[in-house]
Amino acid sequence: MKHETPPIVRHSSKVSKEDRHQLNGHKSCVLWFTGLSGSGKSTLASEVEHELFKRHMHSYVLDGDNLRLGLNQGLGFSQQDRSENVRRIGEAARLFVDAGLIVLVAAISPYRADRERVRSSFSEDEFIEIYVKCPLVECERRDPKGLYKKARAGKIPDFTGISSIYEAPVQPEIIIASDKHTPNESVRLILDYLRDNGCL
Ligand SMILES: Nc1ncnc2c1ncn2[C@@H]1O[C@H](COP(=O)(O)OS(=O)(=O)O)[C@@H](OP(=O)(O)O)[C@H]1O
Ligand SMILES: Nc1ncnc2c1ncn2[C@@H]1O[C@H](COP(=O)(O)OP(=O)(O)O)[C@@H](O)[C@H]1O
Repeated sequence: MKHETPPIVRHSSKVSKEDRHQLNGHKSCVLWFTGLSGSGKSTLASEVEHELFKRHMHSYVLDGDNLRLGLNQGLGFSQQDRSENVRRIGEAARLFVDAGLIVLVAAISPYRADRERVRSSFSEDEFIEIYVKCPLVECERRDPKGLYKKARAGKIPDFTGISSIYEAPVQPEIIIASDKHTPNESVRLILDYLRDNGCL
């Protein structure tokens, strides 16, 4: 017998996103950091979060590495798994934005189509793509977790930049050249963008 898809009806809340913005005193949005491993996504997301916290703003970092220990446990690094990983991170980010937070996502998210799919689930000014641009050679020199060394030795398959592709954003809202700016300068650039665009 063929089973029908169970009917799901969305419940509405008495508290709107706008109510939450008013309570918090700021809008919610997602800052989506994309870039190679070692480019500086986690470092910058964490520094920006700290600056927002000091300004009494409600924010939270969703880090690819950390989510793979829980929500995304069991997903690998094939194209299919990375797409599912990014889809779930996008869904989680959407919930947090709905809850009134400034969400900082730090995930390689190497495929343009996956990032665009996430973007399309937000309204236009809610999704801020930040391309943390850093040459592979510099990421490899930093190699903070020793992963490039292992990937070069053939111990990690499908490693981004080595044996798996990274598609750079075409029109990101912000580009951070992390080989040219110090982390402090990069944080300032991001905060300036948020201020100039009415998010702060
Ligand atoms: N094969 C391969 N390729 C790239 N990265 C790898 C791989 N295997 C493990 N790692 C570690 O996993 C982190 C990337 O996870 P993400 O969830 O951000 O990846 S993705 O968005 O699904 O592509 C990545 O974190 P970052 O270095 O912070 O980017 C690595 O620590
Ligand atoms: N200008 C810079 N901006 C960001 N990170 C930098 C910079 N210079 C050196 N680093 C170092 O590079 C490493 C980046 O690692 P991480 O933030 O984990 O990157 P990702 O999350 O993209 O893998 C950190 O050890 C950081 O201290």
